[in-house]
Amino acid sequence: MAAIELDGVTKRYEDVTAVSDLSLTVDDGEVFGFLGPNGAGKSTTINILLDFVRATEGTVRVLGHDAHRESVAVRARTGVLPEGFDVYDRLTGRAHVEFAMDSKGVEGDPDAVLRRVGIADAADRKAGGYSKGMRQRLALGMALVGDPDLLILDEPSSGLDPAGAKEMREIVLQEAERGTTVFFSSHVLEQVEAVCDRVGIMREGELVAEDTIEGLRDAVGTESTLRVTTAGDAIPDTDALTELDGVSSVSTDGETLLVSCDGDAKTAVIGELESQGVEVTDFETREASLEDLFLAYTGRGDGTADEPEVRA
Ligand SMILES: Nc1ncnc2c1ncn2[C@@H]1O[C@H](COP(=O)(O)OP(=O)(O)OP(=O)(O)O)[C@@H](O)[C@H]1O
Repeated sequence: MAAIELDGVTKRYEDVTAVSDLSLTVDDGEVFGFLGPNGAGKSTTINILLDFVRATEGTVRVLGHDAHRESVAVRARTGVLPEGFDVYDRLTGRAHVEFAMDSKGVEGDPDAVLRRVGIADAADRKAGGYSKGMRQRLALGMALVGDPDLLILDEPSSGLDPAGAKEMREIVLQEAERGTTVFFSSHVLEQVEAVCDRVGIMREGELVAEDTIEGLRDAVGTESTLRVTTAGDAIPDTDALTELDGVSSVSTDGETLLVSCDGDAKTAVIGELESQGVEVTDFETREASLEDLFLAYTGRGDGTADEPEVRA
């Protein structure tokens, strides 16, 4: 069974289409990273899953239930860490977890939950005095109450220091071991890279990529960009360069040549230019990374990468 099934989901506000024709399936037990820059439509999608926002068009099923008509059944089996979670200043950490247990109608040891998220020492302190990271841990603890089948985490690492972000990833992995489906959003690829089976990348309301991290890596491949600065009158024969083994494309920009090629084709490229009598004054290479790919998809690259320059 799929834990989440979105089919042709669109959410329009008066003058903004927050989500546009989104179809996405997350399998049971999968850890799915939902990525995209600010305003891409991640929170809107999450709110649609939880029926806090109603889709303008499309169908949404969560844990086998219709997200709108059977939202109570969905929420009973779902743990949520909402974006911008606010604590009740005057309640202790333990009281927060007790509150979450009451609302879910489950029994349990609040201190065990607080231990799990690393704030057991602060159980008796008022949450108003908690740091941002402690609040985030508390929110995660509340989401874990009742051993949900689906965990929805909206930007779970925000406010966490590196150690906290690592613990968050460990908890996600432990939950996944238990068979929980985890759907979490982030605008930082590296936070989801370590834990996700698959990622979806949103941009301006549309899903622009959906793949495994492996698949994304394959799309990046071992390609790198070789930037060569030339001088003198000899005009490089770009066709001859393109024919070299491992070279996939060559473009020129004034005296600069941009060559996309395998890492090991660089020497051949420089050699070919020299044999053409082209003077090479400088060259540098840049390895493509997953982050480059993410930036290419989300259009936050160097300003020229509107569309990914990869064969996904
Ligand atoms: N209630 C609303 N009324 C009007 N426009 C809205 C509303 N909620 C969201 N939007 C718009 O929909 C778009 C998507 O917003 P959304 O909050 O889903 O993005 P996001 O990917 O979660 O961003 P962030 O990373 O900043 O949280 C934005 O342009 C936002 O301004």
